[in-house]
Amino acid sequence: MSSLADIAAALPRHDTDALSVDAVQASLAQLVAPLVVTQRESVSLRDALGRVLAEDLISPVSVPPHDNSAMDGYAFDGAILPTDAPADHSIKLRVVGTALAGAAWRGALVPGDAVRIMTGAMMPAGLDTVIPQEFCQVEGDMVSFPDRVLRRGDNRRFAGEDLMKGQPALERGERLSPAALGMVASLGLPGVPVLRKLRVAYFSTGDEILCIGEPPREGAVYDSNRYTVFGLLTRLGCEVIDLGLVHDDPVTLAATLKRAAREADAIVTSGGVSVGAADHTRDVMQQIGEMAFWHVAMRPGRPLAVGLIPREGEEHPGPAVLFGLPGNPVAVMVTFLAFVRPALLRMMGCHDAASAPPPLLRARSAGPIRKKPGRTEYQRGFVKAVAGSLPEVRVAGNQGSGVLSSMVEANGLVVLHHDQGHVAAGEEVDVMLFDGVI
Ligand SMILES: Nc1nc2c(c(=O)[nH]1)N[C@H]1C(S)=C(S)[C@@H](COP(=O)(O)OP(=O)(O)OC[C@H]3O[C@@H](n4cnc5c(N)ncnc54)[C@H](O)[C@@H]3O)O[C@H]1N2
Ligand code: MOO
Repeated sequence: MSSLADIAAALPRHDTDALSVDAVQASLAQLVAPLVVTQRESVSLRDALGRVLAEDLISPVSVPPHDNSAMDGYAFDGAILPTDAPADHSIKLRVVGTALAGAAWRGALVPGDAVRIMTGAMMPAGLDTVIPQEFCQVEGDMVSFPDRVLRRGDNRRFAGEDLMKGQPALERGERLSPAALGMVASLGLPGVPVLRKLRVAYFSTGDEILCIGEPPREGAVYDSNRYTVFGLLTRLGCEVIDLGLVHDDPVTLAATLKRAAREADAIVTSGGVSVGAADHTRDVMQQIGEMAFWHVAMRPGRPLAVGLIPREGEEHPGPAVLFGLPGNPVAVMVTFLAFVRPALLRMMGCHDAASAPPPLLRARSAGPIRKKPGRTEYQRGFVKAVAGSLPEVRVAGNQGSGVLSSMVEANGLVVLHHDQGHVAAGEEVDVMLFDGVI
């Protein structure tokens, strides 16, 4: 006798009318264009985190500005070291001075001299090698060390080895990370030119949705999506415009979408994109704008609808992009990660590498996972490191697309690709880690 799962698996695939995730990602890259490349401002470094660089940054100086020591030790002329196999001899040099970081040491040197040197101190002229002090024996003004522990040029950092004066340090379209802020600071620059923030309006829809502060009501749930979307957009560095909650009424919905298109470059809504009697988002999108696509072969997130809403006013070069996300809270997050995030990064002016979907890691699945070929499935999971092996991922218990608790618990999504079938315990899978992404 067949199990219920077997009967369900034998049913005709209901996703034949849906686009694949890959197709949607490709068509979104066509649909959205960098909107704000000509609108720039200058911001101080502390305000530049997460902003998008408006032009290539050329190094006005070399970093480091001078050859310097990578270790505390003794600088000497490495020409005295054996060029082929070290003979395990002891090298003995006279210490004739001390080079501290922050000032040049300019004493006179003769062959056989060494200079005590600190990390970051300029290399004295004519010296090219540093022996770390832990290898040395010091007696009076003499230092000795075995010749086998280093080669000529060791522990010397070259001027410009990080950044060379006149060379591009950062590319236009770079989203400024903490490392990039440090790099700009290392050039002595107090600020950077960045593109203006992308403005994104968002609202929730649904008569059953309650705003925080309203008393509980039978059949109603509190609006969680607006807070998740706020968090996702804010992390991305967008200027967010909260348009609240819109009830299931096409007239109010149309008015709110028009207002959103006047005020923002992109619009993110949740709910009302499925086939229910009160699902108006797609109809209204088609009335006042155009729908690019609806239905993606994915789970969760299948009813995602994307379209364009015309914008009034001369300052607006094109229509606003409307991302009509499904109402289920996890479907909101998954569709945001898979499609909205890369599209918004592109609109923000990020270069291709910075607007690509998050990279996938390989991990070993701790248990079996059921998966239907013909759609991409995203399962919440917890990835942990395993010594000497691939990381392991364990999928979270309740994968319902309304269940946020397992999303909170998860540190990544297992991505089960379009053509993939069931996964056996121990099999390798792709995982998208949340760290730094959401
Ligand atoms: N007959 C079918 N029914 C459904 C289908 C289908 O293909 N055929 N698709 C299902 C899938 S998949 C999803 S996802 C949902 C999406 O529907 P909607 O986008 O129309 O969303 P709603 O019906 O408005 O809400 C769905 C669900 O999410 C809750 N919700 C909505 N907004 C919020 C919010 N702001 N905060 C918290 N929770 C929210 C809502 O109460 C519903 O429970 O449709 C399936 N149905
Ligand atoms: O796939 Mo729907 O997107 O949440 O269940």
